[in-house]
Amino acid sequence: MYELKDKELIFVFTGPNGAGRRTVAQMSGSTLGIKQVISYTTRPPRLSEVEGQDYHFITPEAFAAAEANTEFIEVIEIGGNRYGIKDADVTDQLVQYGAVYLVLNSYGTEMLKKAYGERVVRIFIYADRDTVQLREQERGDSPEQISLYMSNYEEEMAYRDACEHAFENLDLAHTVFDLTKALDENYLKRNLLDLD
Ligand SMILES: Nc1nc2c(ncn2[C@@H]2O[C@H](COP(=O)(O)OP(=O)(O)O)[C@@H](O)[C@H]2O)c(=O)[nH]1
Ligand SMILES: Nc1ncnc2c1ncn2[C@@H]1O[C@H](COP(=O)(O)OP(=O)(O)O)[C@@H](O)[C@H]1O
Repeated sequence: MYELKDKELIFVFTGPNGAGRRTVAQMSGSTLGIKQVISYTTRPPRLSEVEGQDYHFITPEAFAAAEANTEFIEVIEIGGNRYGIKDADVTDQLVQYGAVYLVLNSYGTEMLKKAYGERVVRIFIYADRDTVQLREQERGDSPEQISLYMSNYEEEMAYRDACEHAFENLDLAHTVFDLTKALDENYLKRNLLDLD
């Protein structure tokens, strides 16, 4: 396995689906200049999603071929769709950028933690059930998707105590400010937030 260097950090955003993980990760990531490692999935893109930006959207056949070639650190099936992160993507981007982030469910986060140990910083983003459900509706998720996500809510919430940081995402601007500050002060030390 690739040996991580001192400054190389992997931030993993986890928590219940609909809590705002992707939104806050993208906002803080762009302020701090850290890049996302994009997952591969067999699920079809939503209308607003772009190949290579949200996910790499690949066919079940291409996914199976990469899996047989042991390219994935971990693979998970959710609602009949498969998801995975490629080891080479993580290591290549770490070498190139020094710090990266991912958005994963608790299973993927745990797998990454096992693979990369102390360089993995787990950031738990959460909101209460009703808020999460409302955001999923507003995001345009189908009733079937929402019921699948909500059936995983308690299990995902139970991962909170294992994480290095936790942020309740109610007011978006506040969450992003607190998160960016915590990552900068504790890890990146770029002193970006000397502003009010
Ligand atoms: N374990 C694992 N989970 C992933 C991966 N990529 C995405 N996920 C998570 O899988 C869950 C299902 O995602 P999906 O239903 O497509 O909703 P999305 O989060 O809005 O894209 C979400 O909680 C994702 O964060 C991955 O490569 N591995
Ligand atoms: N603090 C917030 N207040 C209101 N809406 C939010 C907030 N954070 C995220 N959202 C919205 O909620 C929805 C779910 O956020 P998203 O980042 O897709 O969640 P996740 O990645 O956890 O599934 C999106 O439509 C997003 O724009």
